[in-house]
Amino acid sequence: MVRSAIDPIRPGASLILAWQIKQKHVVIIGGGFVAAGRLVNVLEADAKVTVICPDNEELSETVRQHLQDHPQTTRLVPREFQDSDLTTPFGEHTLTKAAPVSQVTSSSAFTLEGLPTVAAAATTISSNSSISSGHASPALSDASTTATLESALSLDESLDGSASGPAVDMVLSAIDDIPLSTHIYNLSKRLRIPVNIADVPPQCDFYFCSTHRDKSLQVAVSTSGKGPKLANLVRRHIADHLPNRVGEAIEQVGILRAKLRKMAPGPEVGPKRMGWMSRICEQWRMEDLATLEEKSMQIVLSGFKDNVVFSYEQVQAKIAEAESTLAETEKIEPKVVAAAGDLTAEQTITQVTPAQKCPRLVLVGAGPGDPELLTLKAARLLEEADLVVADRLIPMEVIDLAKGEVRIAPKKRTVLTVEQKSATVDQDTLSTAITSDDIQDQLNEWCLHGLREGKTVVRLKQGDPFIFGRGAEEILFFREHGFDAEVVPGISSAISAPLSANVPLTHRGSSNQVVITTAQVKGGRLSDNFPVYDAQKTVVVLMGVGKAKEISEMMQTDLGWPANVPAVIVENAHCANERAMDATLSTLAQVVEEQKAVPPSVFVIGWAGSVLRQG
Ligand SMILES: C[C@@]1(CC(=O)O)c2cc3[nH]c(cc4nc(cc5[nH]c(cc(n2)[C@H]1CCC(=O)O)[C@@](C)(CC(=O)O)[C@@H]5CCC(=O)O)C(CC(=O)O)=C4CCC(=O)O)c(CCC(=O)O)c3CC(=O)O
Ligand SMILES: NC(=O)C1=CN([C@@H]2O[C@H](COP(=O)(O)OP(=O)(O)OC[C@H]3O[C@@H](n4cnc5c(N)ncnc54)[C@H](O)[C@@H]3O)[C@@H](O)[C@H]2O)C=CC1
Repeated sequence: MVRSAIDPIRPGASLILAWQIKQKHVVIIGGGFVAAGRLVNVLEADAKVTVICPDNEELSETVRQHLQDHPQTTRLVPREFQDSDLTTPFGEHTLTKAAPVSQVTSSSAFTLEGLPTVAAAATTISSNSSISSGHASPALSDASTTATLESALSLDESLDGSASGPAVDMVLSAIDDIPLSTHIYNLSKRLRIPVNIADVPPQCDFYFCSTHRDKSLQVAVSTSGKGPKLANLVRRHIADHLPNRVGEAIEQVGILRAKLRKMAPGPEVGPKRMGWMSRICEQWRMEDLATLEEKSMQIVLSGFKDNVVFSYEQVQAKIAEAESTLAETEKIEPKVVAAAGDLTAEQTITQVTPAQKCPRLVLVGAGPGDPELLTLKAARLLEEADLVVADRLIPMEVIDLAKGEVRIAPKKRTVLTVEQKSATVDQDTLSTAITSDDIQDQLNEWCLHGLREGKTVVRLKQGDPFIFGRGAEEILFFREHGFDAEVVPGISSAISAPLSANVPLTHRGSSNQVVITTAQVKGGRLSDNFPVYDAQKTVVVLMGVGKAKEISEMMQTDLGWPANVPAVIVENAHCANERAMDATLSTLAQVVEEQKAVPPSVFVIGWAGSVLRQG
């Protein structure tokens, strides 16, 4: 016989289920630390709970508090356990004073409170029952136990088939009395009520798990009784490694599923419904699912008809589109001064994009300039983009990867129309001074324009968007205009230029700290936050060429840096025309001048400069 390759059965596990105890009646016996934990567990699962426990100093404050806070769903029966507690429905204990312990003997009948629905059975029980107190437990006789169980069972049978169901759905014993625990266990078994006796695994129909909860997410860890503390540790470990906002994501997915089922209820669409739902869960990040709300859900659901799963970005873009259509009054002015390639400004603007296209904006780090140092994602996005808006200093080899329209930042203080293939513009006719803020405005405007046409726009930035790249500023700007941006990292020249010049930014014994700073702050002034001298510090200075003299003087005079500390100038790092020039802090300005160093250049100042470059 041919056996199919199925997973072998590995016996010895527990069956882990998610018990729906909502509105069901749980009886907890005991009121100490363990009972408090059980009470929280079952209350969170929306059960109705009767706690049987003398109201004395052994009743924990936690239990007391929860009982007080949940008057509708909890009852305290302030006395020791009696057998009838397992046959009394929720809320039907008449809280008569329990018989004094001394009177409760194996032969005395106990007061059976409640049970109006099973009055006949109750009568039988009250005449036959004998065991009521944990303190009587050492005296438990076989005969009395049997009598009790029989009566209980007859009661149980009388309940069987009744519309109201069993009086008690779960028994949790958390008392420090082993014989009584055993009795409670046996009684529960005869009544066919699932039971857990704390600390006595053989007397548990089920064990409690170590659980982590985040809204509707519950992670349960079981070791099947082998290592409860280890279960606790594993649970913490798992909780520490869960995705961000997973609980919220589950809540929102729950709402989305309900809407979907309402929209497409039939069983015949079941497979499509499930497949579509699964794809959303797989394709969206948890934190994006967590942001789903009415508007975005409607957009997501609109894809179901054609079995389309919109991406988070597409949904954001559609919302933005809808909002900008609403705010149509402020008509977009096609104020494009420079167009890329052979396109004229007019051609660029009138390009029609299909109405259903979703705008997408990605800030892409172009790295130091070598196309081989782009991330694969950056290269792919350059190819896919409808519009690439690039910084001016990005080399053509990188720009050339773009298949769509390209717009390049205008040059500072010259003219707006700097475009790589037609750089021979009459400078005199267009001699308006342009600041870096003007340039930024222009770049932003180009991007917005593309987005409003539904394009995939790549904002290509030198280095890394978030290291002196003004990337976050741009994201905030676009957010204000209703577009969320994705960011793709690039290799910052702060990291790559020293490497290319053979200066290890950290090196045991020479450098254990790196300070990356720009030489200039707003307005072109010299930055005043260079670090004081520390022999283990390497300072990477961006945009320093025009400030070499000031940097050198300030670091020596004000910050105590020695004159002879190496200062390496790396120009056009990672490009074909890269130059690395050696100086010391005192000769920095002189070398910059003699060698005619030009931007983009990076200075690397510190003893790390002498590790690999000497000799
Ligand atoms: C069989 C089970 C029956 C049940 O109670 O359901 C049971 C039995 C016993 N526990 C004992 C001891 C400890 N129990 C804990 C803690 C927890 N115990 C829980 C469940 C279970 N405990 C069930 C099995 C679950 C499983 O294995 O997966 C947790 C998960 C859930 C909960 O109780 O809510 C909760 C962690 C909650 C959290 O994550 O925080 C700690 C640690 C601590 O308190 O920090 C210790 C001391 C250290 C240690 O022993 O590991 C002993 C005495 C052993 C002895 O005398 O030596 C017995 C009896 C025996 O083993 O015979
Ligand atoms: N499974 C587990 O994780 C753990 C289990 N345990 C065990 O759980 C049991 C309870 O532990 P704690 O809550 O710390 O105990 P505790 O001693 O603090 O509390 C016992 C509680 O039971 C009540 N009680 C005693 N006899 C009673 C009766 N006949 N009827 C009603 N209530 C009665 C007491 O008034 C008290 O409130 C113990 O047997 C303990 O060994 C303890 C720690 C961990």
